[in-house]
Amino acid sequence: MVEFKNLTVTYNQGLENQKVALEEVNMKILEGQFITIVGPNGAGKSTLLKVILGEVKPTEGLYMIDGKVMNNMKPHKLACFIGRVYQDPNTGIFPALTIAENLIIASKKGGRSMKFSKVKEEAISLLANLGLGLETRLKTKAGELSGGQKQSLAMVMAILSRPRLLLLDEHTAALDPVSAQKVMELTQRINREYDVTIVMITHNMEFANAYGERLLRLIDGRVAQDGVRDLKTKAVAALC
Ligand SMILES: Nc1ncnc2c1ncn2[C@@H]1O[C@H](COP(=O)(O)OP(=O)(O)OP(=O)(O)O)[C@@H](O)[C@H]1O
Repeated sequence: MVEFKNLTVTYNQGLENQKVALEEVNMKILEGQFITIVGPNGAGKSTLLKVILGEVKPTEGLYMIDGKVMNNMKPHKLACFIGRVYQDPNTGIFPALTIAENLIIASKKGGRSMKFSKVKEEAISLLANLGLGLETRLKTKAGELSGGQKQSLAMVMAILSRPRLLLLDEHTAALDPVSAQKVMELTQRINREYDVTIVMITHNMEFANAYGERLLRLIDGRVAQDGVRDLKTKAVAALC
């Protein structure tokens, strides 16, 4: 689906404060994969997600989707097939609106124009199936939910528009350990049961070792490890 060929991103190119954030990254994100990205601060993890979102343009190399070059594609054109959830539980939701209103807004993303009754039906069945207990609280203001519930709602909102790709940038980092664990279980279910391809950045090595079928380690903008996981032994076998 997504492919990078010799992708290099240099911020402030030609200036004194020039910084190479990604250097000759080659990888393919396959349909349905759950990829975990790890690496120290400044390794280039968020930059990689920003390239996928079209927010940062490659300086060299290619960013492709389904074989088509996306190097200069505008973010709003890419947004229709990408969902995202970030670290702060308040950025993925509209806290002043009810859960129902949040879901309606989310369902319109990607140009979908569903009727209110249809949105409600689909969202309720999605929420009920995920077992979060939010389906009975549709009139509750999203801002009144706990951090873990807000992130869970943000994830449901992100998949309601049926994105092909879900980008998660440290989406459990602001949560307590119990909520973080629940959100990780939800993440796995979304990948497996709703067949959404997931790219997740985490600094939590426990989660990095337990979740995702592929582990990508970035160091200084380069791919230091790219391996597929044996789901039984959790061992990661090198792809490159
Ligand atoms: N807009 C920018 N302008 C200049 N340099 C930037 C910009 N954004 C990121 N950088 C630099 O690029 C490098 C990679 O940053 P990036 O945010 O991608 O790393 P990261 O792996 O996500 O780090 P962290 O784990 O701390 O979030 C860092 O050295 C950072 O300072």
